[in-house]
This record gives sequence, structure tokens and C-alpha cells, in this order.
Amino acid sequence: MSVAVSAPGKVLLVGGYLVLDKSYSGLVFGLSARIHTISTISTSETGAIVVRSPQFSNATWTYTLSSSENGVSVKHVTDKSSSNNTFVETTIRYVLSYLSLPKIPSSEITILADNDYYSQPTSAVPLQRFSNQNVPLSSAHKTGLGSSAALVTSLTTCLLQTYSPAPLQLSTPSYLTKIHNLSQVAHCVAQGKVGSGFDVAAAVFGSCVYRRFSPSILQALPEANTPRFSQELREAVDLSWDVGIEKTKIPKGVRVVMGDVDCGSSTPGMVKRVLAWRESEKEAAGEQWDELERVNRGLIDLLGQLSESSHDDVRKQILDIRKNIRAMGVAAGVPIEPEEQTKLLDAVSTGVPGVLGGVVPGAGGYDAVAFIIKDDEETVTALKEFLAKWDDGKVKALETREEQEGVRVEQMKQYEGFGNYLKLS
Ligand SMILES: Nc1ncnc2c1ncn2[C@@H]1O[C@H](COP(=O)(O)OP(=O)(O)OP(=O)(O)O)[C@@H](O)[C@H]1O
Ligand SMILES: C[C@@](O)(CCOP(=O)(O)O)CC(=O)O
Repeated sequence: MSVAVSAPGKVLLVGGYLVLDKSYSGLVFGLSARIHTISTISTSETGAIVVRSPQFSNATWTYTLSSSENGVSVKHVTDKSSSNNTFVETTIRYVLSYLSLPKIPSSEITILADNDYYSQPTSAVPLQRFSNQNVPLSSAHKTGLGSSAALVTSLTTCLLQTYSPAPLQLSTPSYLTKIHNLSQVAHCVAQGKVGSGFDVAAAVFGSCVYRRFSPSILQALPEANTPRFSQELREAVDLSWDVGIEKTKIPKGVRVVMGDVDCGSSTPGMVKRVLAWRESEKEAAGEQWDELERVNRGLIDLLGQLSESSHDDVRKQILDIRKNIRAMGVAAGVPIEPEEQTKLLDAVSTGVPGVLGGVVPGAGGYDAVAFIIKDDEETVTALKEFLAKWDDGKVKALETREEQEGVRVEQMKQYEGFGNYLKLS
């Protein structure tokens, strides 16, 4: 029997940087662009998991598995053409160690990512779903939708559904919390640091107002496969975390449109510099963050009770947020809303009727822009046409839009046309 799961990407509309500190919050929307993982238990005797990501070249990873009292040892079988996939390997190691099964049947897992995760070449004909990128994963141009968090969450859930001794329902709140905690652990270990985790939260719970968990929950965990690893992992995951998730959704009548700026900024470098500034200018930075939190919360409240008559208030609130973000950027010496992005956001906000405003989402920089617009075809078309003419078409509107739902079990039928990618049972 095959099991399929998908988890959404994210856009952190407001709260970049602040959300790293538990005293502040971020508004994150889950996106319709999802990463799917489909598993099939295989008949092979040896305990092994073969993972394929068939939209990319040389993207097959084989792992042999063996159980011990220190957790499940997961070894990547390498050959000449293979590369590592730390996110996949770590997720398998942590989920199977969490389950601590004495015997682990072999399985095959296929990863399929919606097209919006990668900048696509301009094409006269519509792309097929899960289009083939024809390049190794390392050369794909990511659009910044949080592919690793969606992948880790989707794979964690797929492994739990495949290997848990008792069948589980994703509608059970305690099970979703377990998926969240385990996915956060695996994602942090794989990326080598404890981030705020808003991307994993969106992948699990969908759109929400997010407040981070205390990093100390994870910092105390022993290394994988050392004494007490399995027990302590289980204890940490089953603990009640001090994370804040207030589910939310975009109000009726408006939608989010993402613009992919095929360029890119180094998020870790920007985070380091903003946090160093905050440390060195404690008082001024504290005041600035409190003010940003106030205006961010203002937008969250406005969106919570939106009507046609409050569109102008949303416009003003977004401008206020941007003014504060630019001030933080100047004070920290980090181009969070760089001049080029300011020009673009201003031009779209004033030049395209139906656009309520736009921001540089997440860490900002040159990566992406996100717009809140009226949810009608006319506005979407006008925005796309405007972007196509801007700076030689460097900014492309993505097809994805906000979506409320987080991780979910998928019906197998939808993959039937993808026989070139996977065999179903
Ligand atoms: N389709 C996929 N197949 C297999 N592995 C994937 C896939 N997509 C993402 N990954 C894993 O996630 C890693 C990319 O993670 P990274 O954090 O660099 O990007 P991201 O999460 O998309 O970034 P951002 O948070 O800026 O959106 C890849 O190196 C790979 O390990
Ligand atoms: C800067 C930060 O607050 C947001 C980064 O968001 P993004 O990866 O640019 O979408 C970092 C974090 O929250 O982990």
C-alpha cells in the first residue's frame, strides 16, 4: 500500500527578524505550492529506504538502516554520481529513532515538488504539474518558498504514517503537535542551527500568527546515535512546547501574490548583522522592534476584520510597516528593503488598481516581493502585466497563492499520470 502526504510552502508577510525572539510574532501564510512525498513498503529483505526526487538529475539516495538502543543508524550508500541530501537523511534518522521500532521494513519514497518552488524558464505552453527541471537539485533556482521545511514536514508525516504501529489521523491535535515538534527537530539539525521555525510551523499548521519556541528545548538534545539519544528525542518531542500558533486565514476578497526576483540575498549573513546591531544598540533597537511589532499587529488585526471600507487602512498600515522596516535596515546597515525593491513596491502600489500594498517578505533583500491585492482576475492580470514590463521582466509573478491548510494526507489518484516518476501500489 502506498501513502502520500503533502505540506505547503510559506511566506512570512510581516515579522521578519522579530520572530527570532519569542517576545515578538510573525504573520505567516501557507502557500498552495506543496511538496509531496509518496512511500511504498517494498518487499526487499534488507532494511533500506530508497528516496527519489525524479524532477532532478542524479537525485536518488539509498539509506541502509539498523536499530540499536541508541536509535536507528541510517547510512547513505554512496556511489560516484550521488550527492548528499542532509534534510532527507536527517529526517529519516530522527523519525525512525523516535519510533524506535525493533524491525524496519524497506520502503521506496518519491518526492514531488510543485513548480513554483523553482524559477521556471519562460514557456509558450503551460508547464505540466511537477515539471522536470533537468538539472541537479543544487543547480535549481529556488524561489524562497521554504522547500526544506515543506519537505521535512511532508517526509516526517509520510514516515510516521508508513511506519507507526497504529493508524493515526492528522485531524488529531496531539498528533499534529507531535509532527510539528519532530519536524522542527529534524529541520534544525539538518540546517545546523535553531532558526525561528516559522516555516516548519506553516508547513504543519498552515497560515498562522507564529511565536517561536525556546531554543533550549533542542539545544539539550544529545547527538544522534549516542547513548540515550532515542529516549531524550522522544521526551523532547512529546513535551509540551512553549510555541504560539494562532491559526489565521487571509480574509475573503483579497489574496497574496508572490513575485520571484531571480536574484537572491544571503539570509544567514543578513540575520547575523541585524542581530549584532540589536545586541550593540540594545535600547534603540528595542524601541524600533517594539514599534515594528505594534504596526505588524495592527495589520494582523485589520486583516482579521477586513471589509471593502477598510482597504485604505490596510494600504496605510503596509506603508507604515515598510517605513519601519527601512528604518531598521538603515540602523543595522542591512538592505532589508533595498532601494530597487522600494521603487518596485511603490510603483506597483500606486500604479496597479486593486493592489493594497506590497512588502519584502521574510528576511527581505533581493529575493522576493509579496503583494496583497483584491482577489479578482482583473487585478491579477494587471499586476502580471505591470511586472512583465518592470526591469526587463526580472520579477515574475508566481502562480501560487496563500492557503490556510497545513500538512495533509493526499489521494493517490492524482499521481496516476506520473508513471514516469513513480510506480504506485
Ligand atoms: N524537491 C526536493 N527534493 C529533494 N530534496 C529537496 C527538495 N527540495 C528541497 N530539498 C532539500 O532542501 C534543501 C534546500 O533547503 P534550503 O533551506 O536551502 O532552501 P529553502 O528551504 O527553499 O530556502 P528558503 O527558506 O529561503 O525558502 C535541499 O538542499 C534539499 O536537501
Ligand atoms: C529573518 C528571519 O526571521 C526570516 C527569514 O525568512 P525567509 O527565509 O527569508 O522567508 C529568520 C527566521 O525567522 O528564521
